[in-house]
Amino acid sequence: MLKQRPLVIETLTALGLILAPFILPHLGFAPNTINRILVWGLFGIGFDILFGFTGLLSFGQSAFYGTGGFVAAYLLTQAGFPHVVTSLFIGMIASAAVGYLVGLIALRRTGIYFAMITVAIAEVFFFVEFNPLADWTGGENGLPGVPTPHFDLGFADFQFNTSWSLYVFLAFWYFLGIVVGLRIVRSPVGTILRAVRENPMRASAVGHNIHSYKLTAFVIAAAYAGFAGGLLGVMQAFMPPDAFMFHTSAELVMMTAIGGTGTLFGTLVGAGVWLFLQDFLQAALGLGAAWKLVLGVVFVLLVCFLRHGIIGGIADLYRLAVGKRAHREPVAAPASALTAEEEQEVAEAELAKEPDPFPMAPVHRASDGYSGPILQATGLTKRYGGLLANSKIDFTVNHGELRGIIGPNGAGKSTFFKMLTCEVAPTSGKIVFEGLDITGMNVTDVCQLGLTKSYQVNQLFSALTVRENLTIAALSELRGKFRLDIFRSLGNIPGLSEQVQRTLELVNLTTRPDTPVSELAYGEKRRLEIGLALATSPSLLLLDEPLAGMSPRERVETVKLLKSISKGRTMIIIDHDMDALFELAERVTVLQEGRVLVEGTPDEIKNNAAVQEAYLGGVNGVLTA
Ligand SMILES: Nc1ncnc2c1ncn2[C@@H]1O[C@H](COP(=O)(O)OP(=O)(O)OP(=O)(O)O)[C@@H](O)[C@H]1O
Repeated sequence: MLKQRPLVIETLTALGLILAPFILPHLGFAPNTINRILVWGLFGIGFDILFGFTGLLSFGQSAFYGTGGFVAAYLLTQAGFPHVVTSLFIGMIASAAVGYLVGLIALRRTGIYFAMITVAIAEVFFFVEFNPLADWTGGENGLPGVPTPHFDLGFADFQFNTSWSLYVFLAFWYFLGIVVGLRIVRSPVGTILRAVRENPMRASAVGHNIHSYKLTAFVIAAAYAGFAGGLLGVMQAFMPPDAFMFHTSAELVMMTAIGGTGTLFGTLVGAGVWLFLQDFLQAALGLGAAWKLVLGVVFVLLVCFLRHGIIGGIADLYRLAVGKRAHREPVAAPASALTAEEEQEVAEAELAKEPDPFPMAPVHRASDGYSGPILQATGLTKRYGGLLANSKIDFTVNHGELRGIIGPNGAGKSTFFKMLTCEVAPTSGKIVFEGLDITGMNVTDVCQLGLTKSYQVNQLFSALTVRENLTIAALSELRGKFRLDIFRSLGNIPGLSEQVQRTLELVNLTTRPDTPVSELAYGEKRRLEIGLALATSPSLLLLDEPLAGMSPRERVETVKLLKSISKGRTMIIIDHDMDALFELAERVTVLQEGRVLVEGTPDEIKNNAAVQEAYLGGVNGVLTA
């Protein structure tokens, strides 16, 4: 993960680029090889934003590399356009535009289908370049005669026509590419791209339009590819047709995998290894065509033994060396001879002795004084084939209310929540939230309106820290569902750090902000799950089994936490822990077999004969009074 350390990485990159021509030739790198590495490196910055940061594996980047390269080369060789740099930018814009159109199609699918569409589209581009457009692109001959850049400043004419002068030209663009890339991945957009990679479903559920963000990453990658393609023609004084070929895309993927994803530098490092080995195996060892075989074996070994690539391997070694590796072995809980009820009592007694981290809210608020309904569902029905999961549910919740929902397993509680948050569309019925008919809307828009939920099974951004998780959720409230602020720093978003801090306090995770989610205890993960929903500042918060899977002590703590966060909020809680729910909620709705069985105060529900019957006949045990 790139930390927010402005200018450290940029300075090191500049130093590396300055020193490279003095060091690399002594290691056996030819000047032309170093230049090719830079072009691949620039190509790879955009690809890493797409693959490493957003999790979208494209095998079609050659389409954009070729488009940018051939547009620039055509302008410079056929159209008589004299300005090299302007041509490079025109090629880049053409690639970005093509990337936008291709992205609209390819991003309709995910995973392997997305990857396959990109392969198919790249093949179409290759065919078009070789056949219908051969008069413009030179077909299999490519476009020779691409001029080298020169800048006449009046007092001096800078020519970039030797290998090392071209190195200066390419290094300048690579450096600029890294500076821009770092700005992008450190921006709110970069943060949301990581959220899309980690858990696209939750990213959209906390209010981000993930399709637009994926398209943004796709266009950025195409733009980088287009500019790098133009540089390839300039570097070689010839635009080769193989820029459009599938093996270009495949090499890009392999180089990035070798170097390491999610760092922006992976392709540069991977290209260094790849091209060095290629030269070494072919020329020094005289392997001829067999070099590909050896390189293939090296690739497999590197990917198998360095799962995060060379950069990831070096980072792991560094952490080991400085002893920062955060190995937190899970501490086994001592075996207990107590029953669950006894454990709960002990936990309650222990907690009563401790200072209360959550100022207590009144357990039951008066149900009068509400300012009308915040949510009304009428006739809500969900049918899965022959199964009626929810049937004609009428349900109203008022502003400021804390409603509980109980029901035996399979009663349709989660399905009901999914319909309320528009995760699944009802078969029939209507949902009105804050006076607006939201039936048929999507989960992102509904979250933006102020209605969201925490999930029964944790839906977190596992590779990210607690703070990053909450930042992702808070960004949706502060920036809306989509904003193209790719050069804005996270620190420049008013209210963001305060909102994250507030949420950390609400869910009692202030001591763990920089801990990766994967290292949290289960109870902490459950609290973060609630925190993700809270950080979007919902006006109606739904909690689906917030106490599920918790130890007795964690349950007691979480009930206190729920009381605390319910202050000034409207909440609906589903849970099987009826003692907790009766303590928390002022009204309870009981679902059975997809229908509302009864609704009332906790006391009314406890004493209701139909509810007793439903539970005594079910698997959930006896209702406690
Ligand atoms: N996507 C789906 N496709 C088909 N059937 C489904 C689907 N989701 C839920 N169901 C069915 O709908 C019924 C209600 O499920 P739901 O998860 O809403 O119940 P629940 O009350 O939340 O149960 P639990 O307390 O066990 O979580 C169940 O019979 C379930 O198998």
